[in-house]
Amino acid sequence: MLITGATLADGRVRDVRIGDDGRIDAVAGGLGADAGERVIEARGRHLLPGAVDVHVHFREPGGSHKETWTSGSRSAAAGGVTTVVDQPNTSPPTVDGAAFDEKAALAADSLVDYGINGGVTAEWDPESLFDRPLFALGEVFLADSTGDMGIDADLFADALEAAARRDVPVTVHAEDATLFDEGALDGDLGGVGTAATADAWSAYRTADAEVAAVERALAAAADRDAQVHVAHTSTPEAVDAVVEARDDGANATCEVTPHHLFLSRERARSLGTFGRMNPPLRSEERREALFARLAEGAVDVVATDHAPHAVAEKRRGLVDAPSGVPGVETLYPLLLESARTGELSLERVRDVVAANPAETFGLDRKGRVAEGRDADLVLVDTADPREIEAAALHSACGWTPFEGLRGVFPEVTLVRGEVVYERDPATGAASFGEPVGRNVGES
Ligand SMILES: NC(=O)N[C@@H](CC(=O)O)C(=O)O
Ligand SMILES: [Zn+2]
Ligand SMILES: [Zn+2]
Repeated sequence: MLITGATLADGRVRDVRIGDDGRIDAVAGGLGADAGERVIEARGRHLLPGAVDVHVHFREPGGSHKETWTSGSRSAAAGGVTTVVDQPNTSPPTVDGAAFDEKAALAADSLVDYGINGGVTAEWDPESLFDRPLFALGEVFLADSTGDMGIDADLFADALEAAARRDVPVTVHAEDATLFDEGALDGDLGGVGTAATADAWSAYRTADAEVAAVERALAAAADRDAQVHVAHTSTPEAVDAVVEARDDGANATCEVTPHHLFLSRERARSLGTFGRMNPPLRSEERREALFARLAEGAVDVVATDHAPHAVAEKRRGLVDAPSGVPGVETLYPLLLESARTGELSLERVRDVVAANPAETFGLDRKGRVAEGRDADLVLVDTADPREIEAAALHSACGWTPFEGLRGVFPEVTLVRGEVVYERDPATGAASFGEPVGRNVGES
């Protein structure tokens, strides 16, 4: 296949040839089409590396009414995400070899490449788990979230040691439940229904609880020479702590989600209980500071923590609704819209969604439009935003916290040279390819 006249993130206009092995053969000017070669004419559009979303919850096994590998990976493909990494809080939790194998069999339905993380609970079996092609250990829950997999400091230390011995990175959900403000959930929270706001949830799971847990996790990892990736940092203070640890020689990176970048306590009042997630939304002031760190380069990775729940579940009232919001399909679109309006450079967007996550987790075939890399590619008209609406998205959960915001959506998504998603620019009609996804932990 030949893609002609595409603009790359750095502004160069190039032709890109994809070999039969699904890798990029050449990035050059003036490549002529071979006889019988499929040509995609890309003039006026951008060709970007497919996003590597290192934090999704696709819910199988055990939660297929929220999402399946088919629906989740379609949502990924339509959003320009070509590799996803699934988290272990499924049912059964992915804490031993047998659970890993069960999930890997289901992931064969994926349209996009995937990694499978292993989890840590009192019942975990490191021997059989590390025997499998794991992507990373994590997210290791230092406080309870969906799945109630919170663990104590001793078990976390054991997990860091076990992972460091095998050169496996550890991703961590860092909140300290002893610093939550129980009083914030007293009183009238608005009862069942969307009238309740998630603001009390933000008051309950305090910013201090995150910052303290992040600092402790960084120190524990550094003491054991473990590679640590802090998931969904929601505060500028936590990002600064990671930067500081790295300056001190630690192998540490941080991740920020689109919901903490584009939503805040003030902005999300109309979301009701649909705005409840862990860690929760913060003040508009903190959101702006977090976004500034993204723009200036302090944030390593933007990943979604795509955590779909059914509408009926989210309507249960603030205390009983599960935590989490979907996001895999709107990651690239929201950031590309920020690039369109000039808040972020296109290269910065490319780096935080593709190049940096690939590099952080050692995926040397992913994350870049360059010779020899997998042809995981996204073709997009970066000047053509649309309004985000849940009805046009593909997650099985059927809602989005970003309803009404603008996003710049892909036209074509390729995984190792295969078209997995195509949108007719005239009608908007979407079509999907076959499940070609492979486990990136295998190689
Ligand atoms: N973020 C969330 O609020 N929920 C996640 C779990 C998690 O990442 O903590 C989920 O799986 O639902
Ligand atoms: Zn988490
Ligand atoms: Zn998560």
